[in-house]
Amino acid sequence: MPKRRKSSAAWLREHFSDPYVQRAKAEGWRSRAVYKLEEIDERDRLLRPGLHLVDLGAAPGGWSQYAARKVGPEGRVVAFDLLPITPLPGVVCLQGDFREREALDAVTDALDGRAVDLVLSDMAPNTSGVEAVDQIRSLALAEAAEAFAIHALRPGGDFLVKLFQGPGFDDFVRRMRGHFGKVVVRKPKASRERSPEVYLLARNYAL
Ligand SMILES: C[S@@+](CC[C@H](N)C(=O)[O-])C[C@H]1O[C@@H](n2cnc3c(N)ncnc32)[C@H](O)[C@@H]1O
Repeated sequence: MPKRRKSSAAWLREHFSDPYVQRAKAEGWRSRAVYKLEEIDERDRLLRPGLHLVDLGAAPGGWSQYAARKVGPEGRVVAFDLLPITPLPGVVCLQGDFREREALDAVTDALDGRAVDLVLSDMAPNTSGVEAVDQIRSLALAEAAEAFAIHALRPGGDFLVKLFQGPGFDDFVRRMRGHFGKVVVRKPKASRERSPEVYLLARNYAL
């Protein structure tokens, strides 16, 4: 039998009683996801003033909000999502499906053709309720982000991508090790224990 996820009602109950959701609301962040990026950033020193970065799967905008504060006025944040993103100071917000060719063109235009220092991808599929299906969809999104990172990063640049553990995961990590100087797996505290998601941090892109 395929493994099924929680019902919508159970998910909503869990969501609203989640301490990270409550904290994000109190602190003015757009999503609880911000605490995942914050933890990785504090541990790995990922974001710094002046960086040019792309945030894929950015809605509602917690990561972009955090990134824009860290890179400051000399930096640039381009946020991309299937869903509209309410405008954020210091962030160029774009909408579309990242698996389509036009998405690449729109992001490349927003960067004025400049190579980027960092690609973030928190893209996640709409959950089907069937873990194996969600895992395959998550891998396809991670692969689209990987193709973009390889196309857009400057040598020495970094890539942080969400991935569900399961078939294809080890191959993905192996490929990353071929392109980047260092690859580590992170599971931040704000990432639910039962969720198969982890973050792959690939540093020092080598052409
Ligand atoms: C977990 S949410 C991202 C949360 C975000 N990092 C934040 O801090 O607010 C995942 C996002 O991936 C987006 N997404 C899924 N498939 C996509 C695709 N094909 N192209 C662009 N965005 C996609 C979803 O619309 C969703 O907003």
